[in-house]
Amino acid sequence: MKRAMLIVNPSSGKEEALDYVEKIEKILAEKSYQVKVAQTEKELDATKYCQSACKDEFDLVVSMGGDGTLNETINGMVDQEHRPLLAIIPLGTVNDFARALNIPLEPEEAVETLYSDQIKDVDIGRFNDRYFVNIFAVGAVAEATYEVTPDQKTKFGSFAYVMEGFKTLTAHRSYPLRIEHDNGVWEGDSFLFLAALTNSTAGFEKLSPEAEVNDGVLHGYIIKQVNLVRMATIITSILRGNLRDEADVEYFTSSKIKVTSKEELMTNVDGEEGDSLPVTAEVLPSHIQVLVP
Ligand SMILES: Nc1ncnc2c1ncn2[C@@H]1O[C@H](COP(=O)(O)OP(=O)(O)OP(=O)(O)O)[C@@H](O)[C@H]1O
Repeated sequence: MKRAMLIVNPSSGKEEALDYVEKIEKILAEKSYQVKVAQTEKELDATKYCQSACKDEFDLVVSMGGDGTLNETINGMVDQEHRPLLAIIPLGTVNDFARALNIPLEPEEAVETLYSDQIKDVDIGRFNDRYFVNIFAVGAVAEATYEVTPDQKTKFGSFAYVMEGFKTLTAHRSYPLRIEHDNGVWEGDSFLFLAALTNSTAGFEKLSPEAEVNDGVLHGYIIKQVNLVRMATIITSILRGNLRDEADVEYFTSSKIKVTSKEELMTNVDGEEGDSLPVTAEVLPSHIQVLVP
């Protein structure tokens, strides 16, 4: 008999994860799975549960929560020898990774994915000694995300970050960055550096349209120092999906990226606070398998 672990965060999003447990147990029983339910209570529980699912050679892990829960779950399997198939029931506020994989954002519909036999290989990013699935950012916006209140987030979703980010962008100066990638080195003043693994990041489905979940590279966008008027056009191109074509944006792809600065600078990794510079990021190509519709 196959074995599945449900990693459930009852506090995610609208606090409805537990409502779907029974239905999922039923579907998985039909598919001959023996199901274990692991309910998270605090930070890193999802990582711990997923690690034990890997060690016990479970066949499937279902992440039932938001991007935070998913990220913790993935961090629990990335460096394990046996990595179970991953299914995602998006129950958070943003759910970037589910968007990138075309997993329905309605939990009712996402549950149906468990009937699917479609499996997709997905790249994972390593960022110093942790892992990420969507994006890391260096600069003013990266710092701005910590100023978003849970209330704003619930009300505006990812847009809260954007508003907060643009507020800071216009108030802050740029930073001296040195960015090493597969084809060279960029050095200069930048407002923001983004490196994306998928096309759906920070709730924008068009921020990095050229990124595919299994293309084996990071997509880097260096937004150079510009005045306010130019910044407005850059923001427009982020919304339109042609950021890479902007004159003040340097675009590149790379399997490995190293970012350093003369200044103390924070980073943001998949929406959470990351290490301050220097950082090294690298792609682990097609490292996990995800169940998709
Ligand atoms: N029972 C719990 N009560 C409160 N917090 C929890 C519990 N279990 C886990 N957590 C923490 O909640 C964090 C946030 O969860 P998650 O990202 O799934 O939800 P969210 O913040 O509502 O969604 P999103 O990230 O999409 O906004 C997790 O990273 C985890 O550390």
